[in-house]
Amino acid sequence: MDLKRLAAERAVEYVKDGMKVGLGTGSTAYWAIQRLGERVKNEGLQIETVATSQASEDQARELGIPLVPFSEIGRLDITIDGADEVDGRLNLIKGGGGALLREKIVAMNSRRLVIVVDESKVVHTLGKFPLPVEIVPFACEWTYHALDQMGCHPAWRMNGSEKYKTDNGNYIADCKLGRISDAEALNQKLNMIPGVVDNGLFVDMADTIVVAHADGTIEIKRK
Ligand SMILES: O=C(CO)[C@H](O)[C@H](O)COP(=O)(O)O
Repeated sequence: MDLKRLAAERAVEYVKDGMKVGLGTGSTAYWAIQRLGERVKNEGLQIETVATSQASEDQARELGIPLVPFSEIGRLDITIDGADEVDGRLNLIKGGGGALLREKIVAMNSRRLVIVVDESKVVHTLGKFPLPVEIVPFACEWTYHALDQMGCHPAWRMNGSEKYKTDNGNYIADCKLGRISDAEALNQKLNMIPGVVDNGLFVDMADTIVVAHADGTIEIKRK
């Protein structure tokens, strides 16, 4: 079985009747949303949800999963999302799918953040995966230059010949850092740059990591 699917379906077991649920983004979160859709349809699972991207919102709507406006839902019980890297302290790099800002906002407003990954995402030290930094279009070259000056080795994420645009209308610079020795310090430093909206470091945010291993076993890591 697809390891992403295995991890995602296991995490959906944490969702109970009456919960308010944040829907993640990406090819692993996709399977969590699919499974939630099945449970809503087959078990009559009663949930209210918000999505972290237009793609996940469209998927949920198609499956008949109840979506509620952010202004009405209040604090979430649980969010299930993927990640690009997870370290031993459960810190994350996210944003490979470009939804880092919405994902961070939704995660911050969830009692519990459950991350679903296959074992290839588990690392000793974050940073091999290029760190996405979301940047407002205004004077974006200056913001990019500031990242370059910091030694972040940025590269614009592209969509063909155009800069990739997030659901928020912003750009992403993927930073090839190699090794992030202090994720918390870097997170703060990056977000201090005017023009940076946020970055893909999720420090001390995940409560549970569901890891699917190649032999089909599931490992649950908790804070
Ligand atoms: O952060 C994300 C999207 O912004 C994704 O959760 C992350 O990129 C993992 O993606 P996938 O499950 O497709 O490997």
